[in-house]
Amino acid sequence: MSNAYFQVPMAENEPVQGYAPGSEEKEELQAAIAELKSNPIDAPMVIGGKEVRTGNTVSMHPPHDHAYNLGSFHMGDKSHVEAAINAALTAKKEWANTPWQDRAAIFLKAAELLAGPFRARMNAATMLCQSKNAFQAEIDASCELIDFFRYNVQYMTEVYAEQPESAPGIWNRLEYRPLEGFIFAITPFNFTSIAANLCAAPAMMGNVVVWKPSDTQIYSAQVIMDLFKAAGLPDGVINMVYCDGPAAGDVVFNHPDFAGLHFTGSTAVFKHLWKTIGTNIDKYKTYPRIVGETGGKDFIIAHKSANAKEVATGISRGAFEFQGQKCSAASRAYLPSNIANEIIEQVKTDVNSFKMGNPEDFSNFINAVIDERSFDKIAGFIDYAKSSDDAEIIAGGNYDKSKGYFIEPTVIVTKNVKFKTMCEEIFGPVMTIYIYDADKFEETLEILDQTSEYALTGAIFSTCRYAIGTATKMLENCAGNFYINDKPTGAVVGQQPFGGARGSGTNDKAGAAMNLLRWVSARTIKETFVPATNYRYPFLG
Ligand SMILES: NC(=O)c1ccc[n+]([C@@H]2O[C@H](COP(=O)([O-])OP(=O)(O)OC[C@H]3O[C@@H](n4cnc5c(N)ncnc54)[C@H](O)[C@@H]3O)[C@@H](O)[C@H]2O)c1
Ligand SMILES: N[C@@H](CCC=O)C(=O)O
Repeated sequence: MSNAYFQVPMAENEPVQGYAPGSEEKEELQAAIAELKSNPIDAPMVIGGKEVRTGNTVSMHPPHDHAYNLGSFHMGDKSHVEAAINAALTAKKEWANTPWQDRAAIFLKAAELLAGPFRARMNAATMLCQSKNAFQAEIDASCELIDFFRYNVQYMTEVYAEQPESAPGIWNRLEYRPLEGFIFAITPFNFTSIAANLCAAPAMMGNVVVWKPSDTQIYSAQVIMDLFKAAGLPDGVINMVYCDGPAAGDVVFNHPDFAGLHFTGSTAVFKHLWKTIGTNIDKYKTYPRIVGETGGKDFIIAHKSANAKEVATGISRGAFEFQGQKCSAASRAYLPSNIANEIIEQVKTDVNSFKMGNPEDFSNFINAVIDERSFDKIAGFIDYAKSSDDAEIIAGGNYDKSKGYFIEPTVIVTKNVKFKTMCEEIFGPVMTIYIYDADKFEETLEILDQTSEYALTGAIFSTCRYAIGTATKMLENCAGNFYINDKPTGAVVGQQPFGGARGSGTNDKAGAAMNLLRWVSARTIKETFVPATNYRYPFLG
């Protein structure tokens, strides 16, 4: 036990490495890819620190080369979810009583390991598993995750420092204990950092976790578990199971010790889980915390005063980086008639210059989408546009899954402001543009506000301060992350806390103190130094 107030190192964003030709980091990354490819893995679940293999194996393949075998994972069932809950509850007593500075040290160590010896392997696994190019892997699997660890440690101390006032003669205190029970983390395929953070944030606050990653992210999830172990996270604090989602849910959501859900994924799945928890509410010891970040239909609107080149670049990067598989990816744009053609011509030039292919070739800007299900769904949207009189495809529009799940970045121009692809989340490299009468800016903002169930990210491009002010006010419910003269993607931990409202989630802002607050239960303690010895009020005499 230490009698001191510790100050944690001031968090700073991890610098993004460039991977330029001939750079040391590029050579390390290529060596890590080669090393991973020469050693197909046999991925176990991790329950109570033990590797669990069932023999029921599922093979894993890079999305850009589905004939290539990366290894396989061992599929579990309900019994493994039960075992993971038991392991978590067993680990809980000691972990919940571990001093905060020891918990902080583990996650700060994880950050340093990832910035150093784990970096190339984590990026390489993310490139092979999720078909990210080197830059996209670097900003996700390394930088964003390092930032999550470092900033959350700092935010944790800020949460604990928040204390009430005390009147003379008494001392009021707030203590922030972990939730009573275990946390269930359900994570998406698209960000390695999000998967790790959904487990790490509650664990940092003293909770124990059962983690179910997406099947298509298991290859990089293995490296996350190795990182936690190397950082010294005790066995049982985070338990990773591979199990069919509904089967896992059936065990977890019927368990009396279920204390919280930390979810990122689609809106439909989250709503289903919320309903299940609501139905089972009488079964739990405590009201479960429900935190979910979900889908988006993210927009760019340009005002007639905007700079066309800036808007075009916002579209090209905002819509197509990582094949549009970011919850924040721009997928609808409202362009004013006076500069629409100029913007569209620039976007077409950009898109036609994109190189698409295997991320191991560092000159490829576009890679594959995650799996066949996703490929077919995105192709369905493109086919719908092809067959519609309301829409014209002006760039891309082709797709091919013979070797990998490749979809050309596709730009649709529609005459129907409520066209299907202006309203529904596609989660792929498809951008739909609507050209509005440049003098109907406010009317268009109103339509934009009413077009989608989501409110995740959005951007206004304008050189007119009044137009920026109008859009910022009129669109205040449309986006949890709003950008002025920038693409609506690429939020950085510590700089743009991330999360959306409406159908996009509970807006608890990943990588912020307000998210950490969801994983603690506060107890107020009042201590009176000299207790009263007489019940009478003064006026009673
Ligand atoms: N708002 C954000 O911060 C954010 C970030 C990343 C991704 N997303 C969203 O995630 C989605 C893409 O990710 P995805 O395809 O992995 O999402 P998904 O909803 O298909 O899957 C997410 C997770 O839920 C699990 N799951 C599915 N059905 C389940 C059930 N009935 N019970 C329990 N678990 C179940 C999946 O196996 C996976 O682990 C998009 O909608 C995207 O917008 C949002
Ligand atoms: N930090 C990311 C979150 C993306 C979610 O899929 C971004 O803003 O691009």
